[in-house]
Amino acid sequence: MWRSVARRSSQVRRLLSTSAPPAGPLATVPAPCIVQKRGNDILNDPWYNKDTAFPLTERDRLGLRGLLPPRVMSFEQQYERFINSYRSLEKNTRGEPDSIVALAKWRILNRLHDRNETLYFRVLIDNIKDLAPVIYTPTVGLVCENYSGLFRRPRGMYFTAKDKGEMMSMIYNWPQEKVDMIVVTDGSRILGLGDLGVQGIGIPIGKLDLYVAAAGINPQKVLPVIIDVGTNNEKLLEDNLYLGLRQPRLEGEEYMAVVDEFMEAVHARWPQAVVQFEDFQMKWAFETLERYRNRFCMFNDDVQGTAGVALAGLLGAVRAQGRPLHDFTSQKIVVAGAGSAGIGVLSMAKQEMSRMLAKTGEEGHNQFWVLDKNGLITKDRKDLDPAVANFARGHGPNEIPDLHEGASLVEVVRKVKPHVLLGLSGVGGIFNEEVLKAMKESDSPRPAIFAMSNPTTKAECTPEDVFKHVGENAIFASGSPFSNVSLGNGKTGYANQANNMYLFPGIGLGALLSGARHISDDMLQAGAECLASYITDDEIQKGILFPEVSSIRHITARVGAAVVRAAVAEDLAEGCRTVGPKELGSMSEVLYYAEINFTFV
Ligand SMILES: NC(=O)c1ccc[n+]([C@@H]2O[C@H](COP(=O)([O-])OP(=O)(O)OC[C@H]3O[C@@H](n4cnc5c(N)ncnc54)[C@H](O)[C@@H]3O)[C@@H](O)[C@H]2O)c1
Ligand SMILES: O=C(O)C[C@H](O)C(=O)O
Ligand SMILES: [Mg+2]
Repeated sequence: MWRSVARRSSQVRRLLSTSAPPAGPLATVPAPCIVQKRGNDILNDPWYNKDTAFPLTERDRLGLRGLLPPRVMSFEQQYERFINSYRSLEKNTRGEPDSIVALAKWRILNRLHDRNETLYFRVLIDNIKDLAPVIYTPTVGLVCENYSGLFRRPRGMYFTAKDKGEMMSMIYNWPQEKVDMIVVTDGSRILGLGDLGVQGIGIPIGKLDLYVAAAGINPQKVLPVIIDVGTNNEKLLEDNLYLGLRQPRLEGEEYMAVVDEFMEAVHARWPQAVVQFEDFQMKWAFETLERYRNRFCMFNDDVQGTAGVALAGLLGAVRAQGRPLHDFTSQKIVVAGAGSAGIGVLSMAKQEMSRMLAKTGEEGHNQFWVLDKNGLITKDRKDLDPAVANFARGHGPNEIPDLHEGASLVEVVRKVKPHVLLGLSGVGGIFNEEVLKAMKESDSPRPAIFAMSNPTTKAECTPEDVFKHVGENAIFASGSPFSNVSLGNGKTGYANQANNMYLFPGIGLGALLSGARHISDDMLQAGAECLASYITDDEIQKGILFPEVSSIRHITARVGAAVVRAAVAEDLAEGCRTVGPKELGSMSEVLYYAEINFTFV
C-alpha cells in the first residue's frame, strides 16, 4: 500500500505546478515540469512565471537572458518584498473608508495573481486568515459590483447565450489539458447583492482560490466559469462599460438549453472534473441540481454546502446547551429566508432529525418556522413552491395558536421562543433590537443566532447586537467575518464564521480523489458530520462552533477524507488516477490524509 501511495504521490507531484515550495507535511521538492514556452511568453504566464527568481541556468534554458534585471532573488526575498508592500498599503490607507481599503488590497493581490501564481498562493496559504476576506467574502462582493470598471485581464471562461452550438469546440480553447475543479455561476444571485450578470465571475474565481489554498488543488487545473444569459439588472444594462450581454436574461427552455450545452461540453472534455454550481437564483439552483446530480459529478454549494455548514452549527448549538445530540430532534428553529440556501438548510436538518428519530423509533414533528419576505409561511399561502411547502405550518394540535399566515419575525420569535434563529434572507439588519430581545426569552439556555447572509452589509445582525440584546450566553455565527466582542471581565463573545467555505473545498476534494460518479447525500452528510465533530467540548462551551479560518487546510483534509470514505462505502468511488476503487476501499484514515496532503501545492 505504501508503495502505491508513493507511486501515486510522485505522479501527483509531477502534475503540480513548476516551483511551488513544499507545503504539506509529507510533500517533498516537486519534480521539474516540462514547459514548451520560452522568453516573454513565460514571463507573461502567471502559471510559470517566477519573475526575478528565475536562476541563471533557467534564464539561459528558457531564453530569458536580458529580459529580467540581473539580480536573482530567492522566493523568500520575493515573498518578503510582497508582504512589505502589502503592509505599507495597510498603513497608508488607515482611516480611509472600508470599501476603498478593501479594493486597494484586492487590487494588489489580483495583480500578483495575474503575474505569479506560485507566489500568490504561497502568500494566500500562509496568510489565509487576513486574506480570505479580501479574495473571498465580503470583498469579492464589492469586486463583483465593480467588475466592469476593475477589469484588466480575463480569468476563466465566459460562455454566453450567443455561443449556442459552439460550446463543444469552445471548451477546447481552454489552454490546459486537464481540469479538476470547475466553479460556475450564471450571476443571477451574487451573495445577497442580486443579479450582477457577467460581473458574477468574481465568485467562481474567489471560490477556486480557496480550492487551491484550502484543498491543495493544482491552480493549473481549476476553471472559473460564467454563463452569461443576459441580466435583468437595469443599472447594468444601461451602463456603457458593462462587459456582459446587454439583453434580458434568457428564461425557460432557452435558458436550460444553454446550461445543458455547457455541461455536455465540460463532460466531453473532462469527464472526471467536479462542477460546483454557485450563486444561481433559487429556481435554477434547484432545477439544475435535480437535472444534473445523477448524471454528472456536481453539487450546488449554496443549497448543499451551506446546509452542511448550518447543520454543523445547529448540532454545535445542542452541545452548547449541554444536551445529547439526540435532543436536536426537539430543537425549535426559526429560519428567515426560504430561498435556495434556507430550503437547503431546512431539508438537511429535517433529514438529520428523521435519521436520529429512526434510530429510536420515535415520531417527529415539524420543528421549523420559516419566513420569507411575506412573513411566516403556512399552508394557507397561495402558490407555494413545493420545496417550501414541506416546511409550511399547518393547523394541527402541535401548532402554536395565533401564529397566522404572514406573521412577522418578531411575532414568531415571541411565540415560538426558538432555540435557534437563523437568517438566510439576504436582508441586512432584520434581526433588530426587538427581535433579539425576544430571543432572550428563548427556551434554550444558550440561544443561538446565525446571521448567515453575505456580504457584511446583508448580515441579519452583528455580534455586538447579539451579546448586548440577547445576553452573554448567546451563541453567534455569521456568513461574513466579524471580530469577537469583548464582554468585559476578560470574557469574549465569539463571532463564529458560518460560511460554506468550511465544506465546499473538502466536498470537491473528496469527490475528486474518490473519482465518485456523482455526489450523494451520504457524502455530503459525512462532510457535515466531520465538520460538526471537529470542535471540542471545551470550545463549544465557550461558544466556539466553527474552526478558525487559519485551520481551513486541516479541516478541508478531514472533510475530504470523510467524503472519500462515504463514496467508498456507497460503492460510488471509481478511483483517481492510479489509485483504483479497491485500493481506496482498503486505505486507512491515515493514508487518506496522506493522499490528500500530497495534493497540496
Ligand atoms: N453563510 C453562507 O455560507 C451562505 C451560503 C449561501 C447563501 N448565503 C447567503 O444567504 C442569502 C440568501 O441566499 P439564497 O440563495 O437563499 O437567496 P434567495 O434569493 O434564493 O432567497 C432569499 C429568501 O429570503 C427571503 N426574504 C427576503 N426578505 C426577507 C425578510 N425581510 N424576512 C425573511 N425572509 C426574507 C426571500 O423571500 C427568499 O425566500 C444571501 O445573502 C447569501 O449570500 C450565505
Ligand atoms: O460566497 C459565500 O461567502 C457564501 C455563499 O456561497 C454565498 O452565496 O453567500
Ligand atoms: Mg454562494
